[in-house]
Amino acid sequence: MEAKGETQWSSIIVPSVQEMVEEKVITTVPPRYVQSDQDKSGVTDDSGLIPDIPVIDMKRLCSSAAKDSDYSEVQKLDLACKEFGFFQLVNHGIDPTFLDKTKLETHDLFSLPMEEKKKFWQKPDEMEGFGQAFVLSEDQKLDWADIFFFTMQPAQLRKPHLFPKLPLPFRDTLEMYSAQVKSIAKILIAKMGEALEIKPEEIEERFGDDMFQSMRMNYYPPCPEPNQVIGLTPHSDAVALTILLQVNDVEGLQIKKDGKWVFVKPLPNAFIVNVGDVLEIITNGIYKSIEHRVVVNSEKERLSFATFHNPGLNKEISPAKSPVEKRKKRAKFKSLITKDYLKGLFSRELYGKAYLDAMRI
Ligand SMILES: O=C(O)CCC(=O)C(=O)O
Ligand SMILES: [Fe+2]
Repeated sequence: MEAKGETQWSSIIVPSVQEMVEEKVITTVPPRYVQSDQDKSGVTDDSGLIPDIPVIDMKRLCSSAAKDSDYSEVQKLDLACKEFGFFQLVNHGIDPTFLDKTKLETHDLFSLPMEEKKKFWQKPDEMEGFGQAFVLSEDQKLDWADIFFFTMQPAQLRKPHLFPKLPLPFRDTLEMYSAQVKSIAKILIAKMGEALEIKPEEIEERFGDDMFQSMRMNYYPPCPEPNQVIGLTPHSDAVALTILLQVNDVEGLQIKKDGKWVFVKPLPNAFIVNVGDVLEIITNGIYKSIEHRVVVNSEKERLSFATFHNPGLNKEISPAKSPVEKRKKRAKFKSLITKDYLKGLFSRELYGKAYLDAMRI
């Protein structure tokens, strides 16, 4: 059993945006949410200006190898991680009916009456539950969203008042979803390792059974002045690998590609997968995490569900030996134990790739 307090991160408690919007008709955005300094425009990847976001076929990936002579799915994955840090995953094997159930029940969670949701609200000095993350001061600008964030794996790190108290059948759904997504993450990371000739032991050492998995459900209410706010601040994910499910079909996610904000158009039943800062560190910068953000609209709510994967809390986050030694390169990033890395992460505001930059040597 891990020592208590290893996941005791915190974020200042803020009002629920969903409640604010549902309680009364608001026509202007309260000052704390005004972030009009950022350009909210975005292009679509079929605009011709930007190459299409890569699509990886999981079935093909599992039966292909890095050394295949033709352009194999592993090589395609490798290129996607080097050039985009971001791809859509199809044929991943999760039953679409089960995915629909997961989406529906995620929506139901945010539709619970406020008295019910309060039981799952963040408490002082904690970050898990409903609320916001990365809020460190009372005058900090806030995102136009509510989140539900919690630790899922290893199971002994779950907060007793959160996951175990969620309504059934959602709890069972999440348990199954967690296991399936974790096994996809493991396969993807193993295939990335194969492409980069990282020894399988080095991958297994970091992403073994103690792999740390957390979940973040995002609810972005409609906003009367969408250009004044941001749904989710530009950031890269400070984890190894994120598997993202778009819960409803409302557009809003944008990635930064060649200096432009590009809308992601999810394929039906696909996952959106992105390389996080921790994989950028482990690959010594060969794979890149990508900045992304969420814009909101005035018409319709938007929901998404991100599952984050990281090495075990007591494992080291550091450049793997193979990419450093084989390529005769120096390590470009510091080494840090995962729990210390996460403690550092949650003690700062979210700001682009600033935390990864702080890890550079
Ligand atoms: O809402 C989305 O599509 C993106 C969510 C996201 O980037 C995150 O939770 O880190
Ligand atoms: Fe993200």
